[in-house]
Amino acid sequence: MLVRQQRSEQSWAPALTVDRTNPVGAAAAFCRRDLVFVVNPRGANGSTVKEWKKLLPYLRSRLGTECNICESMTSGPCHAIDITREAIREGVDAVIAVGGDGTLHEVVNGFFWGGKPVSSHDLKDGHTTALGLIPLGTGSDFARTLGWKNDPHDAVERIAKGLRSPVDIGVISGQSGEPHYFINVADVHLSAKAGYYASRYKKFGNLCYVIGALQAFSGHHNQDFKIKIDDGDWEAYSQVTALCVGNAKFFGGGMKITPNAHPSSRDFEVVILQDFKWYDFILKLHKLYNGTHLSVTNVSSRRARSIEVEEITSSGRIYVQSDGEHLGFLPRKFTILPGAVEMIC
Ligand SMILES: Nc1ncnc2c1ncn2[C@@H]1O[C@H](COP(=O)(O)OP(=O)(O)OP(=O)(O)O)[C@@H](O)[C@H]1O
Repeated sequence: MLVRQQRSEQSWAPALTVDRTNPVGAAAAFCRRDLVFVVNPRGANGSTVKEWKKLLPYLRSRLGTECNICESMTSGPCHAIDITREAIREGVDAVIAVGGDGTLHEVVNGFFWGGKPVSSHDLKDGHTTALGLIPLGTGSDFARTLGWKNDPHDAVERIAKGLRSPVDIGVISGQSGEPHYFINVADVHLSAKAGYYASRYKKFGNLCYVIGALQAFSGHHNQDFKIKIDDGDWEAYSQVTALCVGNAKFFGGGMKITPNAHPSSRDFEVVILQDFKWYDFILKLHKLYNGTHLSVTNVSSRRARSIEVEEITSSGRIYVQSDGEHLGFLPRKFTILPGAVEMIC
C-alpha cells in the first residue's frame, strides 16, 4: 500500500514510494490535508493550463503551509478518472478538477468503480475524499448553478475553507456495460448531437455550442419517444427534439436548460422540447439562455428520481451525452444518487 509522504508540492504519482522513517514527514502526513489537483492541459483550448500556471504561486502561498499540493496533469481523455480513483484509494482529502465540465465529469466518474463508490484503503476513521472544482473550461456550466464567479482565486478560497456539502450524482445505465455518472446535465437527441459537434469548435469559446446546435439541425428529425418516470408506466412523447435531465441548471455554455434543478434537491428536473424546428431554436434562443423557455409551447418540465428513455421505433441513432461528453445512443436509464459525493462548496 502507498502511504502519504511529506509533499508540499509534487505531481500525483501512484508509483510513489514513501519514507515512513522520516518523522517530520510522518507527522506532516497526519496533520496536513492532501489535495490532488487534476489539471486538463487541453481544457478551454489550452488556456486552462495557462491560467493554472498563473494561479499556482497564489495557491502555494495560500494553501502550502497547511496542505500537500499534488498537481497531476492529464495525459489524455479518461486519465482523470484513473488519477481520481488512485487518489481516493490513497485517502487524500480532496480531488480537485481544474478545467471544464468534461474534466469535472471524469473526476466524478473516478469516485465510482464497478457500480460502487471508491473508498480509501484505510477505512477505519470514516474518512471520505471530497470533490473540488477550479472552473477553467470553455463553458464551465456546473459552476454557474452554484453561483460561482469565474474567478479561480475564489475557488482557492473555497478550498482553503474546505467546507463540504453533499451533492447528488446522476447515474446512467444502458443495456450493457458499466454505469456512467454525471453531475451537471445529461441530454438526449438534438442537444446531445449539438454537444458532439460543439467539441470541434471549442476555439470559438461559448459560441461553439450555438454552431454545434445549428450543425446538428442539419439532417435532424424529431423522434417519438417513450419515457418511464420513477418506475411508473410508459408514457409516449411525440416528435421529441431534445430531452434534458438536469442535476444542475446550465449546459451549452450558459443555457439555463433545467432552471429548477439543483444538485442538492435529491431529484432531477427533466425538460422535454417537442416539435422544434431550427428557426424555433433561433427565435427562442434567448429564452433558453435566461431559463424562461418552460412557458413556451411544446416545452414541458417534470421532476424525477429516475427516468428511462427509449425510441418508440428504434433507430439506434439517438445521441446521448452527459456533462457535454458523448456517451452513445438510446436506450438509457437515468437515476439520481442523492448526496452521493461531498463537494467543497
Ligand atoms: N491531456 C489531454 N489531451 C487531450 N484531451 C484531454 C486531455 N485531458 C483531458 N482531455 C479531454 O478534454 C476534454 C475537454 O475538457 P474540459 O471539459 O476540461 O474543457 P472544455 O471542453 O474546454 O470545457 P467545458 O466542458 O466546460 O466546455 C475532455 O473530454 C477530456 O477527456
